[in-house]
Amino acid sequence: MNETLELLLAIGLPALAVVGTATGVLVRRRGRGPAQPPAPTTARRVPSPAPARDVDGDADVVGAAPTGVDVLERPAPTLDVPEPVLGRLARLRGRLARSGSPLGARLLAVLSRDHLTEDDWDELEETLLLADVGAGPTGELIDALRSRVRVEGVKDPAVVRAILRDQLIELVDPSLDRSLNTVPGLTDDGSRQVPAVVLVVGVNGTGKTTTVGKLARVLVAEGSTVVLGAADTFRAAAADQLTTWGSRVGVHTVRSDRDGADPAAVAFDAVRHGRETGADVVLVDTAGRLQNKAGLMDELGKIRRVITKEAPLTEVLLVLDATTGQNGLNQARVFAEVAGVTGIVLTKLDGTAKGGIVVAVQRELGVPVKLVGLGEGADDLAPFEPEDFVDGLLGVA
Ligand SMILES: Nc1nc2c(ncn2[C@@H]2O[C@H](COP(=O)(O)OP(=O)(O)OP(=O)(O)O)[C@@H](O)[C@H]2O)c(=O)[nH]1
Repeated sequence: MNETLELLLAIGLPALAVVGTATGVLVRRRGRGPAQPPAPTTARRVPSPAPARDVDGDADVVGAAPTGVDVLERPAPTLDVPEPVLGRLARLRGRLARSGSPLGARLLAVLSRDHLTEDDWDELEETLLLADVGAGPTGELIDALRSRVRVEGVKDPAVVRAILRDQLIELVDPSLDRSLNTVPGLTDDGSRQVPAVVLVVGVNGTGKTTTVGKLARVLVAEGSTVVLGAADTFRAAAADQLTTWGSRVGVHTVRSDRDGADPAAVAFDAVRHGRETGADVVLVDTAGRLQNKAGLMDELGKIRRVITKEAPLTEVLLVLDATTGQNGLNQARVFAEVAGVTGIVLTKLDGTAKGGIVVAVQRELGVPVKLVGLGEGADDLAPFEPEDFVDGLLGVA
């Protein structure tokens, strides 16, 4: 990082002024811009600085245009300023509240009846099972609700809501560590930074590439320098899609110019690039694979092995589509075995009334849901927070 800072000082600091003033952290981190260029160059390859290249403050263009001539004619790319991350789920929970007939609303409707009969309790149980909460957790919740309702009564709707809220939060388990391990390390001799590496896996179409793009924005918003690795070499458009996500926030994507290239090689190059440029985090997107396709799953093992030659894998995120319910759970089991999943990203929660999958998947794998996708917008990815999630389920917009 010192090297990069020196370089920036040498070529002038206007880059810091261009990228926006959203937060001090954001600006400071982006000042390390050469670590994450949209163009495939690195800070260390930048030729000796020339004042003309500093005009637009775009460190990427400095590397891409050694003469500096066309830089003066090219407009500075406008970078997005991602939304702040703190409290995102609270801001997005209206999406949950509006998603179909929310689980919480259906539960409240039954619990608010005057005298709860056995049929009512059966209805509650069925509602939970249909929302993919899973048999074990459903039983626990019903037992807890029964005993609290007996003691505290169900006359007052506010009390009913409070009881249900408490019990749902307990079921989602606020004690789990949901932080993403994106903290860079150091080389053995302590002389250089080694990026944190996040591998993103899952079956086709669950939203992996979109999630990598959104996550890059989350990390940029938090002040990290990021490199993307387009190791989905199977779907032709995936690398372009990822490059577009990255370039919107000034993040470089390492990709192959050949369709069907070895994804492990691309992942390796991305991590190496991250190391060379002193990036904080490398996010590696992979091709969608069916959990029953042995070859593809072996390939995932190879990607893991190759990455760890360059840097430790700090997170393996499994992206699950919340609308696929029980099927998602089956996928999760296999991926957890093969890929050593450390966190779940549940996408498309905006499109399902079955939020119970959060509970089921955590129970099944013992791995926490760390992020949730609540729409197709660039900042519609939020760190998972049990209380805000439950409020969404209960229809608190
Ligand atoms: N509504 C909604 N749509 C989402 C969300 N996340 C992703 N999508 C959409 O899901 C579709 C598939 O997303 P991709 O990111 O291309 O999925 P992928 O897993 O990379 O696909 P493959 O590479 O084919 O395996 C896109 O249309 C996304 O916009 C979400 O949280 N909510």
